[in-house]
Amino acid sequence: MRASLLQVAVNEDESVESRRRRVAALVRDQAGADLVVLPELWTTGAFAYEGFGTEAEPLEGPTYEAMAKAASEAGVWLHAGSVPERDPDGTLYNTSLVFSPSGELAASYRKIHRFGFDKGEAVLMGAGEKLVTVRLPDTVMGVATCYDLRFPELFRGLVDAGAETFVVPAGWPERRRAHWTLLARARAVENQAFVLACGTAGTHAGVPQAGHSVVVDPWGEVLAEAGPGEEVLTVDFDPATVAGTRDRFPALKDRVLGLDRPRP
Ligand SMILES: O=C(O)CCC(=O)C(=O)O
Repeated sequence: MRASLLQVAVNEDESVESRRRRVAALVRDQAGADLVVLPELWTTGAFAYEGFGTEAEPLEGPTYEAMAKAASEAGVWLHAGSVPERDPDGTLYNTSLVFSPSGELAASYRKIHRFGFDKGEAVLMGAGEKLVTVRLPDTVMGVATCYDLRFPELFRGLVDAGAETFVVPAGWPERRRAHWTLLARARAVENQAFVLACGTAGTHAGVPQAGHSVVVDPWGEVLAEAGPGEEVLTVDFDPATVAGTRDRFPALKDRVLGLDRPRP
């Protein structure tokens, strides 16, 4: 299976409209890949909080339309990263969109763990409540977004739902790049799954982005890693490695659930 991670540069000197056109062309260029992955909130930037409201779209908004078309023109599965979605009730969500090679929406995922503590996404957006998996021809994809990477129980839930390949769009900041790579490898090893983690490059809202998108195999080995700038990271991997690893080293079968916990 061939995956291309598009580590898009999100800088303020480019308009959202122009970036959307540029990214659609980049997706079209990936014809021949099986899966193309975009980062989190690449239209606005994950730290450009003011843009969440002004650039928010209904689910089937301009980014949806452009990405559905690009997926069908390239004939690829497209995890189109996430957009600031405005629900009809007015609530904003950080929503990922997944398209099939015919341009149909295969799934959407509202980010469950909102980042920012008492500001930014954590106060401006609503929280998703549903785990999402998508069956691709060769693997079952489990989706998570950026800060979700810090919450192993979410990934265990995806494994229980059959996930073999985690796709994690992000807008991870440079200052915590070491965590990004470490957590991507941890989620891969503990769940014996592939991790395809696609971040942004550039600087927006004064926050330099980490870049360094990474693909990790079920043994925790890094198969490919991008540099700091805009880049297309293409990797070939065999999804059957997941079943092989889980058979040869069946640690997931030794999980002990429902342990009594001492009171804090
Ligand atoms: O957890 C982190 O360090 C970064 C998370 C983040 O930037 C996000 O979820 O948008």
